Amino acid sequence: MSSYAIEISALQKKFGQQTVLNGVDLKVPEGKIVALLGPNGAGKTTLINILSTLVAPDGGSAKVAGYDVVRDKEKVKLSISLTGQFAAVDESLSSEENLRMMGRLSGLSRMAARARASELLEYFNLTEVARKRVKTFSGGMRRRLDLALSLVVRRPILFLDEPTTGLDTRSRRALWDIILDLSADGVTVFLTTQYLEEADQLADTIAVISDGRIVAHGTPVEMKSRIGGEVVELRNTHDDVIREIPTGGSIADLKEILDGLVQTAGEGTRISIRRPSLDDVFLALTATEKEAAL
Ligand SMILES: Nc1ncnc2c1ncn2[C@@H]1O[C@H](COP(=O)(O)OP(=O)(O)OP(=O)(O)O)[C@@H](O)[C@H]1O
Repeated sequence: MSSYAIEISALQKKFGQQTVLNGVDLKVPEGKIVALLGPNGAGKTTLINILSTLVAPDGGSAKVAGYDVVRDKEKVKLSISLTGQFAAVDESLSSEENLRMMGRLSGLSRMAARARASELLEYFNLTEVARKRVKTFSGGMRRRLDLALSLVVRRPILFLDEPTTGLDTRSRRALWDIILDLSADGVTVFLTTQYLEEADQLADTIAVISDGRIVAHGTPVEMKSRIGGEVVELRNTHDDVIREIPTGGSIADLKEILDGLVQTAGEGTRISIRRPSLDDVFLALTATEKEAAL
């Protein structure tokens, strides 16, 4: 038995003429949280759909919980939870009823289903509206219920596609805590996110997808150190950042930048020097694609 929960090798996917995945390689150890980052349309959802057997790849291979996503589809499905995809919400029922029903359908006893439902309602701050029909829910409440439904039964691997998009700060933090608890219990979490801060806080490793490939994979600290040096930040008189210049970090590098700025920087421009952030790494790694699009 391999110690990787997810093993992706040379994975390919085309939609018509468009190559979306062009040789994706990635390994995720059991019990770890990996965050997949990439520009819009980079293929994040397509990759999750392939790993969860909803979409067939055109080439390469992917194993989830040791099972091949093409040959052992059913075994893969029994090893994973997926947000909002397998969970069909009945709008005419309350969130509590939906959660209990999901528990019963997944093989929990009546009592266990009830206990799990109230635990999840509490987790996602839905207890007060537990008896209201889902039809009347706001977008954020609906999203929290979708997430709760995907967690009724604990499976070894959890896929979350942009789980915190549209959540308020409190719900986002609550979900982070849940994800960290699950990971501490040995659940492997594969999530996509648009929020670099989320990846930084939560993920053991971050994978960046660009031009159909994984262009970098490492811990948040490793990713930040890839960019090396420091960033020179220029602010105008309103304290808005007007330019960020990556440097190698040496005195000679800084002198060269400052010499250039003496000529060009506007009146009142202030400078500071900071460590690179995940944003800088992301922008540097995906720059070619962005520039090509301009
Ligand atoms: N079923 C499909 N048929 C045709 N094209 C598709 C299909 N699914 C996805 N695509 C295309 O594949 C590309 C990647 O889409 P995908 O949704 O995987 O990207 P993403 O990284 O999740 O993007 P976002 O961050 O915007 O959600 C897009 O150009 C999309 O239009």
